[in-house]
Amino acid sequence: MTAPESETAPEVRLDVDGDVAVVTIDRPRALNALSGDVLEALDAAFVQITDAAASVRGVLLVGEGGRAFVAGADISAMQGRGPEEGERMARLGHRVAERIEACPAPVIACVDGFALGGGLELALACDLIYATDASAFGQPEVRLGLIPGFGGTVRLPRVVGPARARELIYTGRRIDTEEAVRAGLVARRFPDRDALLAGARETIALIAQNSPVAVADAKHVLVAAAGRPTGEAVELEIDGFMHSFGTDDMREGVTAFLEKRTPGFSRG
Ligand SMILES: CCCCCCCCCCCCC[C@H](O)CC(=O)SCCNC(=O)CCNC(=O)[C@H](O)C(C)(C)COP(=O)(O)OP(=O)(O)OC[C@H]1O[C@@H](n2cnc3c(N)ncnc32)[C@H](O)[C@@H]1OP(=O)(O)O
Repeated sequence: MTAPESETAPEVRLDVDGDVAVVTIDRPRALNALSGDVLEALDAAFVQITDAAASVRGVLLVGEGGRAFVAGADISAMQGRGPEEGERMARLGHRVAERIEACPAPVIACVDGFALGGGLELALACDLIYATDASAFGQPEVRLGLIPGFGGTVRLPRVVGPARARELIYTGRRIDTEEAVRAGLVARRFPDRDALLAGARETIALIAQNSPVAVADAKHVLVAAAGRPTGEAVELEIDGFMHSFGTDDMREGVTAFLEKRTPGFSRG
């Protein structure tokens, strides 16, 4: 499967390889900056993956070129644009983030290089951020006279805490992978791109051993409950638990354990 092509070579590719979908942003000359076309193609790719949920157990989101995951929204497209266009593109970026969060399969942002501005915000919409040691993260929008516009003021505080999020957004400074791991932004670090992609595939292989229904239910609750008051979040978990408690996968999982055998779960 490939995402709809843009006028030139596809700047976003979608490839499905068994349990794994790989979404590649391929605009290396602009360090994979997010243009409107790239955002539209990302939206379409995640719609396709969600529609094919049964076969896909995990998604890798990668940036081509070896220098950047995504270096932000496309600054060259901002000149001469007014607030109305800014709002339209901001909402497009939020739509892409919501598609990623609505994808029943976990999404791993595989960062090799810069993840800045809208690039970090795209990674924050994913379930996990894995990174090479040669990566850098930041929200430098204030250096352009902007604020984060793809959810950075919402998701970054949840991940690194309000104080560190404020410091990063107000200063616009970059942090390296070591500091990003310490901050809780990066879940696992790798020496190079090959190790990063292999590690991400290993994670998906582990996830693929589990019930796809339960994994999707868990993701739905984790996304819906994020940032909610405890009482509301607890009710969302109870609803999700009740749903999982009534599934064929739950019956199979419990029975398999008691019969001391490996469960044969549904295909989602
Ligand atoms: C959605 C797009 C449509 C726009 C319509 C209206 C705007 C609405 C926006 C919606 C909301 C946006 C939300 C988001 O929060 C906002 C942002 O993301 S703002 C951008 C944040 N990112 C940055 O500020 C990083 C900018 N880049 C750099 O600082 C440096 O490039 C670098 C990453 C430190 C690397 O430096 P170098 O190694 O020196 O490399 P170069 O600078 O020479 O870059 C190589 C090449 O890539 C081009 N490029 C790099 N980043 C961007 C970018 N973000 N946009 C466009 N182009 C970029 C750079 O210009 C070079 O090109 P060349 O000069 O070789 O043609």
